[in-house]
Order: sequence, then C-alpha cells, then structure tokens
Amino acid sequence: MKPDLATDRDESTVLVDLGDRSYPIHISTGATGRIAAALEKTLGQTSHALLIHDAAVEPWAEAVAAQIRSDTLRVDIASVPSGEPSKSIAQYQELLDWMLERGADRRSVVIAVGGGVIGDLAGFVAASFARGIRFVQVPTTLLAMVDSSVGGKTGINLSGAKNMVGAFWQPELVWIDTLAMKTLPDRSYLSGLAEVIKYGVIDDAAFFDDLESNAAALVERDPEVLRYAIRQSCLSKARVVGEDERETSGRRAILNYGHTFAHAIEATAGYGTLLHGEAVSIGMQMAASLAIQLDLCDPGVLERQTQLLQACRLPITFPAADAAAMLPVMMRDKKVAHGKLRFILPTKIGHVELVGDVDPAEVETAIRAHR
Ligand SMILES: NC(=O)c1ccc[n+]([C@@H]2O[C@H](COP(=O)([O-])OP(=O)(O)OC[C@H]3O[C@@H](n4cnc5c(N)ncnc54)[C@H](O)[C@@H]3O)[C@@H](O)[C@H]2O)c1
Ligand SMILES: O=C(O)C(=O)C[C@@H](O)[C@H](O)[C@H](O)COP(=O)(O)O
Ligand SMILES: [Zn+2]
Repeated sequence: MKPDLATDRDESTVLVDLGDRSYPIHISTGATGRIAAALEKTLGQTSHALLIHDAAVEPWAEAVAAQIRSDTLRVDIASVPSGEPSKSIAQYQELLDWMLERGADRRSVVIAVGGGVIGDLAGFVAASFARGIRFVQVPTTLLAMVDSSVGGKTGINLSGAKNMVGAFWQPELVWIDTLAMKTLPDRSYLSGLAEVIKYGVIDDAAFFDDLESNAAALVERDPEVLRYAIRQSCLSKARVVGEDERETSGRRAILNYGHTFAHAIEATAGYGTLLHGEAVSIGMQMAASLAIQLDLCDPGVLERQTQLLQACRLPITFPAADAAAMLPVMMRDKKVAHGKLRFILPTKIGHVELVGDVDPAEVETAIRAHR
C-alpha cells in the first residue's frame, strides 16, 4: 500500500553544528513530498543515489525513491532483512559488492531508510566505500529519529561485541517524518522511548519532568507530544555531539548511559533477543543501582526512573541476565581505558558522570538487582 504523504505543516529544524560537517535534522509530520527539494538544497545536483532500506519499510522506501528519482537522478534500491543480525560483516560485504555492481562512485549518495540497524549499517557502507561517500538518514523508527540517525556513529557488530567495527561518519541531512511511524509495531516504538528517557536523566531534568507528566500521551503516540519529544532529544544529542564529535573529551560518553550493561545483555542473550531500547531500559536500571551502591546518588533517582520506564511499558528487569557471562563482554566496551571499566552514572536526574575503576563485585550486584 502506498503511504499517505499528507502534511500538517508543523515542521522544525535542529542543526548539528560541526563546522564544515554541520547538517540539519528536519522534523515534520508529512513533509516527505518535499524531500527531493531538501536533497538538492543540501547536496546540489546529484546523479546517483543508492537507497538502502529495511525490508519492513519497502512501501516507505519506494515512496521516497519516487520523490527523488528524475531524468537526471538514478536511484538504485537494496532491501536488507529486518533485525539486529543484519548489522553483520556478511551483510556489510553484500552491500559493498552491490554498490560496486551498481557503479557507485565518489559522487554517489547513500540514503538509509529504516531504523537504527539500517542507519548504522548503511552509514558504515557510506563511510568506507571508496574511502567515504555522502549519506542521508531517513529514520523510520522512533529510536532512529531520536538517537541513531544523529551524530555519525556508524558500524556493525562482532558476535561478542556490539558496534565494534565502524566509523564516525556524519550524514549530510537527517529527514524525520513521523508519518513513517504509522506502521511501526508497539514493541519497537516503545523501545525508542528508552533513549528518549535517557536524555532526561543525563542532560535535561526539565525534559524528564515533562516526560513524567506526558507519559500516557507519549505511549499513545500523541503527535504533538511525540514531535516535542523528538525535537528535545535531537537538541540534546546535537548539543553533546557538537561538543565532542568523536567521544574524545568524555562529554559524548554521557550518551552511553546504561549501554555498558545493555550491550553486554544484547551480546550474551543473542542479537535481536531484546531490542536495543529494551536492553538500554534494563541497563539504565542497573547503572542507577550501581550509582546508589557507590553513594553517587540517592535512591529517589532509581525510583523516578523506574516509574517513568514502567509508565512507558518498558522492561526493567532481565531474568536471564548472567553476570558471569556479561562481565567479560563488558570488558570490550569502548569506554574501557587501560583495562578498567568506566561507567556513566547519575548523580541526580539531569546529570551523569563518567566514573572509572569500579569494583567488578559492585557491577555484579547491580546486575543481580535487576534479574
Ligand atoms: N548510531 C547510533 O548513535 C545509535 C544510537 C542508538 C541505537 N543505535 C543502534 O540502532 C539499532 C536499533 O535501532 P531500532 O530500534 O530502530 O531497531 P531496528 O532498526 O531493528 O528497527 C526495529 C524494528 O522495526 C522495524 N521497522 C522499522 N521501521 C519501521 C516502520 N516504519 N514500520 C514498521 N516496521 C518498521 C524493523 O524492521 C525492525 O524489525 C541498534 O543496532 C543500536 O545499536 C545506534
Ligand atoms: O551517539 C552516541 O554516542 C551514543 O552512545 C548513543 C547510543 O544510544 C548508541 O546506542 C550508540 O550506538 C552506542 O555507541 P557505542 O560507542 O557504545 O557502540
Ligand atoms: Zn543506544
């Protein structure tokens, strides 16, 4: 079925300010009928686009392709199987071979249409093909709209380590149209709310308050509340990425709140068993418990976080969590420095810190608290 591209004209733009790598995040409900003009404005004249999409959003990808295809712009389309296992070396290689076969060159542009899996995978293809070609993010999940399409972290998984192979490679444009979410299943939609709540805990106490007040509307996908949540999340992410693009100063690491636990859960449970956002929800619970154990914050932080996650119907425990299996995987976390684990831990709602040299016994206790 062809998606309805009707617009309600409520649009805004957030700038990711990175000097000559700056780009806009365009947020709308129904502006995809104007994506061709936006692409031309951003990229100038382009003759070849390689559109890589999640198999589940084929109609949306076809609609985007129909908008941009012209006598002067050829659009090739590749469909990728849905799900986390597609962030693999095998799928990456298949796409590179396809790019070569389709005659891609340094003037071609990759367009990623899908959730975080497609954005990360297609972004890494763009980052590495011919040593890097331009790419555009067209996110179709809430999680991709609020997080993965912004900031230029691209990559694929190794069997025992999430996102272990990849590159920082910024898109030229992020095109968010919330109409794409009309077909998004509840489980995937709700998992995106975990990363939304993350911004409240790490960076914006007032936003956390708003989320508490509007949790029911958010779960019901109220369009106005949703656009507000997407915009606030993108503002937070853009600001943090603008301050520390490649996670060198430690500032960007705050976006990793809950992720040391989450990535270990994802890898040990098997990729795709839990959605990334679900693992992040449980990981944030473990991180908040660890912070309380280390006397960094009071239990009220965990209580408020628990209530908001539950109001958003997110999981807060993982009964199969296996601390003995998770700890060695956690040692491969990208924040590990000089062989020591480092965690992003809250001191209060709206503020987190990078904490090093944590006793593994405390980590095990925090994992067990949420089994
Ligand atoms: N690069 C980053 O900064 C960053 C940030 C956060 C997460 N991530 C990565 O993102 C991935 C998770 O992203 P996700 O939650 O979007 O998962 P996903 O890409 O797997 O999408 C979730 C599910 O929704 C389906 N889907 C997507 N759009 C749809 C639509 N509009 N209608 C119907 N079905 C649709 C997909 O087929 C899939 O089954 C993880 O690999 C995670 O590591 C990356
Ligand atoms: O953009 C970032 O920086 C993040 O940490 C955002 C996370 O939500 C995201 O899951 C990211 O892919 C994790 O990065 P990694 O460096 O820990 O693999
Ligand atoms: Zn994440």
